[in-house]
Amino acid sequence: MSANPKTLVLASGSPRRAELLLQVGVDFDVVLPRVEEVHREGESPQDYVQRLALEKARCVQSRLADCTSWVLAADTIGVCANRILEKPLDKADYESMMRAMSGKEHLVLTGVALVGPDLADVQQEFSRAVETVVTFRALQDAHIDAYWRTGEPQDKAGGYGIQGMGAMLVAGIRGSYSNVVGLPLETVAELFDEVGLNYWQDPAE
Ligand SMILES: Cc1cn([C@H]2C[C@H](O)[C@@H](COP(=O)(O)OP(=O)(O)OP(=O)(O)O)O2)c(=O)[nH]c1=O
Repeated sequence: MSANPKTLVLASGSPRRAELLLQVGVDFDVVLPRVEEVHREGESPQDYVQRLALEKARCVQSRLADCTSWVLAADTIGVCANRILEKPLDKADYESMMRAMSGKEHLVLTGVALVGPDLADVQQEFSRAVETVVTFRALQDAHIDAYWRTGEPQDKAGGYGIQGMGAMLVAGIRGSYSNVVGLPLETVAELFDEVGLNYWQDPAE
C-alpha cells in the first residue's frame, strides 16, 4: 500500500505536522479533528498524549467516507517539574512557563496514533508516546518579553517553537528533534512499517 492521498489522512490542524510529513515526501489529505483536550486527574503525561492522539485519529477515522484510509494524529505537551505545559492561556501563563523552564531541562512528549478502518480480527490502532529532553538557557526577562511579542509562542505547547526563533532559547536537546516540533518522524516511519504503508514514492508517479 502506498501513502498516497487515498490511503493517509493527517488528523491535524498543525502546520508543523503537515510540513514534517511533506519534508519526507509523504502525500496525505488533512481532516481536522474535533477533540476536547482535557487532562484527567491521575493520568500520566505519557498516557495523556497517547489518549489524545488516539481520540483525534478515531474522531477523523469515524467521519471518513473512504474506508481504506489510515489516519495519523499527534498531541504534544511539555512537562517541567511534574507540571504539564500546554499552549499558553495568556502572557502571564507563558511567563510562568518560561521561568519554570529557564536554565533547566524539561520534557517534550508527543503522542502519535495511527488508526485504520474498522476491520474484524485485525489490530487497527497503533500508538506511542515519544520523549525528548530539552534544556533551556538561563532566560532574561527582556528576552522572555521580546519572544512573546514575536507572536510565535501563542499556539505552541510550552510556549515556544524550536523550529523558529524559539531555537535561541535552547541550550541543547537529547532525543528526536521532530518530536519537539510535533511529529516524531522516526516513530512515524516505524508505525508506517508496522501497517505496511509505503512512504517511498516513485518519482514518476
Ligand atoms: C514544543 C513545540 C511545540 N510546537 C507545537 C506543535 C503543535 O502544533 C503544538 C502543540 O499543540 P497540539 O495540541 O499537540 O496540536 P495542535 O492543536 O497545534 O494541532 P492538532 O491538535 O490539530 O494536531 O505545539 C512547535 O511547533 N514547536 C515546538 O518546539
